[in-house]
Amino acid sequence: MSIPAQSASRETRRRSNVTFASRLVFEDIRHSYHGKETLFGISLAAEPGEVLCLLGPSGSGKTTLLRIAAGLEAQSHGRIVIDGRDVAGPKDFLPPEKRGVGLVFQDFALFPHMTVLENVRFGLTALSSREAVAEAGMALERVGLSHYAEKYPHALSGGEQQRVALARALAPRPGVLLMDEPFSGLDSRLKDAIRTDTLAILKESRATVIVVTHDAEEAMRMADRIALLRDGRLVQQGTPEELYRRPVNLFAAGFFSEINEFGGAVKAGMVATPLGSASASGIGEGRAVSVAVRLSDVDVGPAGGSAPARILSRRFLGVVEFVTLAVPGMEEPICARIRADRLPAGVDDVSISVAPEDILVFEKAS
Ligand SMILES: Nc1ncnc2c1ncn2[C@@H]1O[C@H](COP(=O)(O)OP(=O)(O)OP(=O)(O)O)[C@@H](O)[C@H]1O
Repeated sequence: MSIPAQSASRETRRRSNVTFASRLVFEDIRHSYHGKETLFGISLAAEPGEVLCLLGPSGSGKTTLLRIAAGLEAQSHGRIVIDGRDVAGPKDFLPPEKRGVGLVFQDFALFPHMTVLENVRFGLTALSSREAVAEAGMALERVGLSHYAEKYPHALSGGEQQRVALARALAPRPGVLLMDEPFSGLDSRLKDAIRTDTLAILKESRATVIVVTHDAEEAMRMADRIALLRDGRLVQQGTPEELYRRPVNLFAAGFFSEINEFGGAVKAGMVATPLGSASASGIGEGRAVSVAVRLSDVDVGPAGGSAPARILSRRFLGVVEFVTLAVPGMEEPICARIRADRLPAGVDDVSISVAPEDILVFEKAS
């Protein structure tokens, strides 16, 4: 796929001026809307220069947490600390413009009656008019859009508007950039290229970045660290690989990939399943457990696996094939995503196997 405008921007944009990255700490943040609790004590830090993704399903509290960091919403308990200074706490509340944070919203929030350059210089109120224009011009160069300075937002594509919003947020050189679902309004074909460009600009600017997304793959692509939220609580934080490989519970496992899910019980420190046995270390003898196996971790072949299975359905999806299988001893069918050329046409009886480390065992919530 060729995306001339985006790819060209990588060559033509100017390297950014360096921002001094800040450390932003959420300390035991609680919050409620009209008496309904939305955040239940979130403690989390964005380290200088890192991209931290707040990830979670709709309604998990990501946007609220971001708005509290920005100063657009006040918490009912806890503190927001930027570089060791309380910007929101029991005694302090700094307005957004005093926090040294930049904001990029889902809808970009550009002013339609202002030119691109005017939009970008909007937040540069501390500078003289000449300096502000020069600084805004540099920010536009950074995102490769100098040639659009005199145009109005409606004349730009979604991706270009997103870059103007990014230039506007970066122009005052914030220590922390807060982005709320910044790619969700974009055409899905352009999203990848725009995301890659944006990440390059963010890394060059060296600001600390907190990005809200509900898309696990987007978080994996962008984040140095991910904080996974559910129903106003922090479920897990860590690098994308840590969250993918060592999910703390069934929810975390299922959020990053499609899983087969079934029950089991611990016997002599192990859980025996029709797909193989797995360690249940740390879980008490006889306890009921939830078992998860990723669809991509089920190997299906004509023979040579560890359990027999019968194919119930096959769907060709291009590179991969989606297969459902009946496995003796299992009440529900098992699903698998396998390489499309793995199984011969017309085969019914197959053999499946799963590596012991890919059988994920979780204690059932009491
Ligand atoms: N202005 C508001 N008034 C009342 N309740 C609200 C308001 N904004 C959000 N909520 C509620 O607070 C909870 C958290 O919402 P929030 O928007 O922070 O979640 P989110 O994870 O960002 O979700 P989404 O991805 O859908 O934006 C939800 O239950 C939501 O319905």
